[in-house]
Amino acid sequence: MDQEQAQNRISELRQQLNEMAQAYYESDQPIAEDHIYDGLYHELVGLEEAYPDLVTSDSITQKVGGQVAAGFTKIIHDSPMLSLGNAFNLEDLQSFEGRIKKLIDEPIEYMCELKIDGLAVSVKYENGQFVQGATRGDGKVGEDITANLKMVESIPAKLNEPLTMEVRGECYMPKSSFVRLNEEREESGQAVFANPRNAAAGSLRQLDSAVVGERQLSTFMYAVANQGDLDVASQEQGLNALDELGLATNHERKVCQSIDEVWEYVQHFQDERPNLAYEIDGIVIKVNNFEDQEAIGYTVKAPRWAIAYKFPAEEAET
Ligand SMILES: NC(=O)c1cc2c(N)ncc(C(N)=O)c2s1
Repeated sequence: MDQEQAQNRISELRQQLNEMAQAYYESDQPIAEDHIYDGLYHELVGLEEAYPDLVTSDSITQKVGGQVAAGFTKIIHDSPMLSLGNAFNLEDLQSFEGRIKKLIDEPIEYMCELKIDGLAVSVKYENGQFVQGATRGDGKVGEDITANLKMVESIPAKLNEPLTMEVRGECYMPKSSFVRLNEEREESGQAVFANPRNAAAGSLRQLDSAVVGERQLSTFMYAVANQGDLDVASQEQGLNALDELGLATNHERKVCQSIDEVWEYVQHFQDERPNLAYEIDGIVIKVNNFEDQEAIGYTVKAPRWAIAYKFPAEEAET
C-alpha cells in the first residue's frame, strides 16, 4: 500500500468510525457491533503508526472517550536542535575544510560518527535523574515523550553521577526488531512499516507508552546540549564522558587528522553499512575541539563546524 492508498483508506476509516462513535457516545444508539468498530479502529491505529505523517490531531485515535486527547504537550528546547549541512562527495568535504581553515589557523582534528537513521531526541537529567524526554519537533519546539522514552532500555533512569545536563541523540529501531515487528504486523493484518526510521517514529508517537516497551527501541547519544556540570574540551572527551555516565554512544567513532583520513572512514562504512545492526544514512563529521567549534560558529540553522556526508541512495534490491 503506498502513501496515497493509505491516506484514502485512513479517510474512509475515520469517516466510518466517527459516525459509529457519534451514534454510540452521543445518541446512545450503537450502529455497529463492538467487534466491527474495534476491527476498524485497530486497522486505523496500524495505518497511522505505519504512516506517521498522516496522523492528524483530530483523528479518532487521538481522542480518549470522545474528546481530542491532549496528545503530547509541547516542549520549547533550551537551545535549538539544529540540522546539518550536507556533503555528497570528497570535493564537498574538501570545501567544508576550506571554509573552516579561513577561520582557524592551527591544524584541525575531526571526529567522525555514524549518522543513525532514527529520530532525534533530547533527554534531560537533574541531579542524575532522567526528568524529561522530547522529540526534535521543528528544532525549536518538540513534543514531550518522557513516558515513552522511559520505556527505552538504553536511556538510564539514573546517571552514574548526580549531574544536571541535557543530552541529545538518536532513537532508532535495530534492523532485527524491525523485521520481527513487520512479521507480527503482517500476521495480524496491520500495515507494515516502510523502514526502521518510520517504525521508531510511529512507536515514539504512541500515546500508550506500554507499546513503546514492546518495540525494542534503542539510542545512541551524540551531543551534550548544555554542558552544565560536565567539564570536557572536545567531542571525543564528551562522548567518553557520556559512556562513563552510563549513556549509550556509538563506538564506531574515529578521530581523524585530515579530510583524506575522513574520506577513508566514509568509504569503509559505506561498505560496512549492510553488516551494521542498525540503519545509517551517512557520516557526521565534526571539528573535535570545542574551542574551535565556538570560533567557527553557526549559520542560522546549522553549525559551521559539522557536516553530514550522505551516502548515495542504495540501489533498489533486485
Ligand atoms: N541533525 C544533527 O545534528 C545530527 C543528526 C545525527 C544523526 N542522525 N546521527 C548521529 C549524529 C551524530 N553522531 O552526531 C547526528 S548529529
